[in-house]
Amino acid sequence: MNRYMSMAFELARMTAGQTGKNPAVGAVIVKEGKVIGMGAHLGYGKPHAERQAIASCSESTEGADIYVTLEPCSHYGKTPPCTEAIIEVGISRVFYAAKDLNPKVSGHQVLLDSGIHVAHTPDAIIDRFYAPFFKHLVSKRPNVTLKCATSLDGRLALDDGTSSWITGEAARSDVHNERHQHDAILVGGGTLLHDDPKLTARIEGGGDSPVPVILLGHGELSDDQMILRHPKRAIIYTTNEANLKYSENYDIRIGEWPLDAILEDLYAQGISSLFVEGGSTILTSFIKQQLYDRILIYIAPKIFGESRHTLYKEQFSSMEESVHLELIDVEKLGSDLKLTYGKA
Ligand SMILES: NC(=O)C1=CN([C@@H]2O[C@H](COP(=O)(O)OP(=O)(O)OC[C@H]3O[C@@H](n4cnc5c(N)ncnc54)[C@H](OP(=O)(O)O)[C@@H]3O)[C@@H](O)[C@H]2O)C=CC1
Ligand SMILES: Nc1c(N[C@@H]2O[C@H](COP(=O)(O)O)[C@@H](O)[C@H]2O)[nH]c(=O)[nH]c1=O
Ligand SMILES: [Zn+2]
Repeated sequence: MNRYMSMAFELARMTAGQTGKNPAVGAVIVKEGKVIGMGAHLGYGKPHAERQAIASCSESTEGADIYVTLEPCSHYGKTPPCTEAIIEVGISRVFYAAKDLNPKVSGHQVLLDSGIHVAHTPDAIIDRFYAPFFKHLVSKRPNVTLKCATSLDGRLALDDGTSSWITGEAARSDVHNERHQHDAILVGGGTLLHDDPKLTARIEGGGDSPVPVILLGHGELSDDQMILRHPKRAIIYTTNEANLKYSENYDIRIGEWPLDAILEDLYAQGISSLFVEGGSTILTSFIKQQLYDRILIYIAPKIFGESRHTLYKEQFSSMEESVHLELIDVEKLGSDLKLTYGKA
């Protein structure tokens, strides 16, 4: 990898996890062999890496080169297009590593059309870094993260359903950061009726709450549930027609919906990442049907003893049949552990 691209990638790596639903991107501006500016996308809704790098420049960018880890955007989203900024400040060459697989307008083409030299310089490590971000384009369903908080003996609640709180503050604030990074959050009817969760992303400086999705089954909605106050309109899959009286408040989907059809339906509504927060009946369904990409387990140093609330409620008759995962990361959050798994 070119050393300027390597520097841009370091900026992207250092900001991974803080950009919400956006990809982490780094950019470096070079003129006559000297780095004159650098920048990264520091948070959801904030300026993109290219604009940060341009703003940081110590001298004129006329005739400079820019190295960016991802193809510059050329559409109006939460911020104006980076291609416009690059053209305006007279940068003459653009090198980018990963292709934007879902561009509304090709940034590469827009830059070329304005007479700028553009080079796509792919790199396997950078492609791997962005792979989860683009995975849904191939699978045609949202990227699914299953999450649960458990005791040391793997229980999601006491047998009577009590589960607040299992994990400590640091782990719970990490969960809010994860929620902020997903388009939608899903829980089952058991959880809605027992916990009455808020399902918002409560992080310092705001947080973009994911769309709540409830697999309600036969359960009934009521006027006093917290999701009624959620900033986004919830989507409710239910077999109970009595819930239609809440059609003004929620998108109510009546009928028997298999999980894969639900994922397809959510994807069609523009949801490309889904955070599944339980309970154990729901998590069991997702695991059994292999409809997940990542599993996050937050383990608290508590022992709950006998309880039916486990991560997976069914039995296996052999070791081979059991679910095998790959451990991707281990993190200590206060007195709790965060374990990140992928499929083996
Ligand atoms: N520690 C943790 O991380 C968490 C703990 N919890 C705890 O878990 C408990 C609730 O869990 P649980 O009782 O298992 O309920 P769930 O929240 O898992 O909801 C299960 C219900 O969802 C409905 N449902 C609809 N579609 C599906 C589907 N495809 N697969 C499975 N269920 C579907 C069913 O309703 P029907 O039977 O009517 O058809 C089912 O009974 C609470 O005590 C809560 O506190 C909850 C979340 C996280
Ligand atoms: N008890 C428990 C969790 N429980 C999850 O959080 C939901 C409550 O969300 P909210 O109302 O938005 O705060 C609850 O319904 C369940 O899905 N999560 C954790 O990280 N640690 C915990 O100890
Ligand atoms: Zn941009």
